[in-house]
Amino acid sequence: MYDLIIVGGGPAGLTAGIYAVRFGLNTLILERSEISGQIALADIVENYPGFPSISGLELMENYKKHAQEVGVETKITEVLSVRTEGDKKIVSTDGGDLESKAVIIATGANPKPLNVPGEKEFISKGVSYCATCDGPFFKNKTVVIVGGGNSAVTDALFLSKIARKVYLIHRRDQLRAAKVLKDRAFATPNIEFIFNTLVLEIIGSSGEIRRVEKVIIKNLKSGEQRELATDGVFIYVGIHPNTEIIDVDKDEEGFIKTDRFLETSQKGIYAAGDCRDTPIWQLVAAVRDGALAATSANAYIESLKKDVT
Ligand SMILES: Cc1cc2nc3c(=O)[nH]c(=O)nc-3n(C[C@H](O)[C@H](O)[C@H](O)COP(=O)(O)OP(=O)(O)OC[C@H]3O[C@@H](n4cnc5c(N)ncnc54)[C@H](O)[C@@H]3O)c2cc1C
Repeated sequence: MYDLIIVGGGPAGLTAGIYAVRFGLNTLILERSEISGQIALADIVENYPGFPSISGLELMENYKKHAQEVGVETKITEVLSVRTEGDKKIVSTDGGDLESKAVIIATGANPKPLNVPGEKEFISKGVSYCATCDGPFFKNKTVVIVGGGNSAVTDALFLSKIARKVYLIHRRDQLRAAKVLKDRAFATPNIEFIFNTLVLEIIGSSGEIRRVEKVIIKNLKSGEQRELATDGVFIYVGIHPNTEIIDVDKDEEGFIKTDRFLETSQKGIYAAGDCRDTPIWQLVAAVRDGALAATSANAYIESLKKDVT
């Protein structure tokens, strides 16, 4: 039996693994695709302390190397469910069941795509799901934000301080965001609102250096279609946490609820990173969570020993 199984090999899971091994825990990380997490998709990261500018891939290679050097065991397999049986945790995978004393869920969350032509093609080449990550690349440029909720409006305000012009495109006739955010956005001169409108396609250059150049939009009331020139497209149509594998308390969107030690509603099961109800989906928050969840799991495993004596 493992002391600790960590589900997810992104920044939260790898940090938890490094801490757990240093606590002397027999630890296994299970990852369904590649040990790296979604930051590997980022062209450049500029907000991770100690690295003024580093590619997402290189940063993840560093994490991976560090985890390997301290002796974290990893396995590529999909976790199907996690449950408690007495003092044991049963982690069911596509290769069979595994047992551990504690589990950390670090499965991340994925932005919901717009599902329009050009979106996938131009990710990190003008298409982004995170203004705090990629906004500074659009200094004095024009950007489009798609969405009408709190995230869309918060990031429109953030981008309005960097970009020359921000278009906020929403399919409804009014924003869903909180009043205080809406009031601020309406009072910001370089934010222009385009309501009742869908983005149909994202179009960019086709040369060696590919960049977004424009979007095709459609007014749902008039049916009119037109092109809008832009350097970037920030998409905020929702975020989906990968939390179906566990039956614990979650918020209405499926993010796992935890206490301040990151324990879920099942004792000995912790959640870290983007999959929990965190207000910030960023690397620094994920690695902080990984460290805290491993520390809490270690204290829980220690308490099991005391219960036996
Ligand atoms: C394009 C892009 C650019 C970004 N740029 C920045 C930036 O500049 N700065 C910044 O701070 N943040 C940035 N972010 C956000 C950052 O990547 C995330 O906040 C961070 O990766 C969250 O880490 P995590 O470990 O919680 O989740 P993830 O990185 O999502 O890792 C979760 C892992 O769990 C695995 N997994 C999920 N379900 C299962 C399962 N059932 N079984 C096994 N494995 C499973 C997934 O495959 C994944 O590898 C960016 C994100 C993207 C997409």
